[in-house]
Amino acid sequence: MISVKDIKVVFGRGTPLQKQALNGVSLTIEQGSFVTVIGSNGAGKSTLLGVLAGDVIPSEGQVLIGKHEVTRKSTAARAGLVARVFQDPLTGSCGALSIEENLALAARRGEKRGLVSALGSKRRDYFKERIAELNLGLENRLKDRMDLLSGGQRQAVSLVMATLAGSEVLLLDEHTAALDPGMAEFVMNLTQKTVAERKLTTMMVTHSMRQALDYGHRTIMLHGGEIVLDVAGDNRKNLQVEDLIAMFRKMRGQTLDDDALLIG
Ligand SMILES: Nc1ncnc2c1ncn2[C@@H]1O[C@H](COP(=O)(O)OP(=O)(O)OP(=O)(O)O)[C@@H](O)[C@H]1O
Repeated sequence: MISVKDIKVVFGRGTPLQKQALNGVSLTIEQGSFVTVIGSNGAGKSTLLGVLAGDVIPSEGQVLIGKHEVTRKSTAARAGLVARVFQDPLTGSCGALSIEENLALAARRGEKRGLVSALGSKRRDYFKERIAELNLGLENRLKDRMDLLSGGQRQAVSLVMATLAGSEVLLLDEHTAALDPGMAEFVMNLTQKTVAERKLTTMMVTHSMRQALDYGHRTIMLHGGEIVLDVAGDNRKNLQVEDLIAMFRKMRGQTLDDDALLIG
């Protein structure tokens, strides 16, 4: 379960560049619920994920993950509670380490022990099994450096990594945006399966209105650091991509340059 109460974030306070990125965001997400997050550039989407991950400490408000009050806890201190997959496949894993070393590090998130004890033969077998489930043939390449993988392969491995420490919250920050359409679909199907099997409480930021409505149980739209739309159930089922685009237009007070970007 995630609960954020009246979160405010101000960047560059007292400077000419001062920016209120979140302006009183409150949200409760039940355990196992999958929420898609949309909003135009600068709406506050990544800041909200940052507040949950611990990269951004809010100036006001409270963040609960499960029973844990984590508002002022560092990223490292909440590493065992929250896993995150980024847009850039190079972020979130270490290119110079092998696939299995990355998996070992991910399994130890939130713990203090080192890599050596993390790679016993039982662990190796388990990692091999988990990677084989991807059906990408990567189980035979566990000793390959992570940076030899394609972007899509790397995102698939990142999703496996996100599940290894037993975190109950999964944050996805446009994690398919840099992939070709085929690989994006593969990673989205894997995401859906992972979230459902492990009952992960999930927030996925996307610029694709199609994805926002096709995946998950609930959709929120941010604008100017506030939640301006929060739909689930039948209200969401009845929403079309065109409806969301119309809302974007209304919020921005202008015509979108390229609707195709949002529909894709
Ligand atoms: N570290 C920072 N320092 C200063 N300003 C920041 C910082 N991070 C974000 N901002 C500003 O806060 C606002 C919200 O940014 P955020 O990245 O959360 O938006 P977003 O909805 O994720 O946008 P995008 O879709 O472009 O990724 C923007 O105006 C941004 O420029």
